[in-house]
Amino acid sequence: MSALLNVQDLRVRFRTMGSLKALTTGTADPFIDAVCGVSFEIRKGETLALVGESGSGKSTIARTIIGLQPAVSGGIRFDGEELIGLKAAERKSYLRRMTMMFQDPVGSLSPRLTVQSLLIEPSRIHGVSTRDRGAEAERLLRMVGLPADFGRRYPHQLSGGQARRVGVARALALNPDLIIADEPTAGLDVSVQGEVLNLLARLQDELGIAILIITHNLNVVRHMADRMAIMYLGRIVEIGSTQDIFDQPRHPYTQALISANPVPDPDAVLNRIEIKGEVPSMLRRPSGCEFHTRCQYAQDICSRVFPRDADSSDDPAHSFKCHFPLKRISADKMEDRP
Ligand SMILES: Nc1ncnc2c1ncn2[C@@H]1O[C@H](COP(=O)(O)OP(=O)(O)OP(=O)(O)O)[C@@H](O)[C@H]1O
Repeated sequence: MSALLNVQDLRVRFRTMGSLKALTTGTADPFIDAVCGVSFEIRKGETLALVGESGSGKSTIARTIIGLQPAVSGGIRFDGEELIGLKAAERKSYLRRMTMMFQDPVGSLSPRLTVQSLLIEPSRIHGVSTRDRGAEAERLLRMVGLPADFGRRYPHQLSGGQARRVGVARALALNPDLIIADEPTAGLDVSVQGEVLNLLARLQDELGIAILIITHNLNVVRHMADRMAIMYLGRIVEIGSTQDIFDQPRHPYTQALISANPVPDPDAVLNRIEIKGEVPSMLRRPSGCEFHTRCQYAQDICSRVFPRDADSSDDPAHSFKCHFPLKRISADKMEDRP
């Protein structure tokens, strides 16, 4: 399958609040590098999850892909076309083909517009004519399993799950090739979370849409994603197929995240690995491997030398940045693993 989206060595930098003071006193770096050389691709119809703790740079990557945030350097190719450097008007035709579902389902919908107007808005913004607005809104509502009369409601009259469905319907308005879903289940009850994820999975199957899911919820990842990328301090520290990473995490950070994730199986043996300490500030990045300050396996070299990307000998698509990756266990020995 060919790549629909190819992100290469992407870097995004923010000026910090204290930057003026820092510039005059020379006390600290006035910038933070929120995204540091991130590369990944998403193939047509595939789901990739970007996973990581709060502040690891996930949303910044999404906002940069859709042009809300400039990149310092790197590339974002969509269907073979480099988007960075394109003029806004040229970029617009590509942006039609990727839509973003924002984190806050009700807050991201304008409170003064009816659901029908909200569903027609993307077509209006992109100059796509819709002869019968009512019929178009009904079509989109039907796709997400909501009755036609929801078109007359306002966002505050929707439950959390209904607002998410409207968000999905709105994302579908322009027949996108890629949906970027930022925490698609945040704030929803577990049963409603399942409904929203099933809806996304069904639409993906039917329409062949690729999805970039941004989340810190590993159950969402396990349920939805073909591949996953784990982020720490603005870098991808491990990327590979979801199944492989859950079965055989190679980076100690991934291992700890997975071990801390509540598993639905009551018989599962929980060997929870605590990650010590706090996430370091992006203003004061640790030297060498940036995870070494919290890593239970860290050795001397880890604090001195930045680890290069390594990959699994039997799967080059599974790569990780670690001097001492966890050992791969052969399939027949997996059952004996503690
Ligand atoms: N507009 C901004 N100005 C300055 N710093 C910012 C801005 N937006 C994000 N940051 C910083 O960039 C870093 C990455 O933030 P980002 O929101 O991308 O992380 P995230 O992984 O999506 O977190 P969350 O899961 O909480 O949304 C954080 O340190 C954040 O404080």
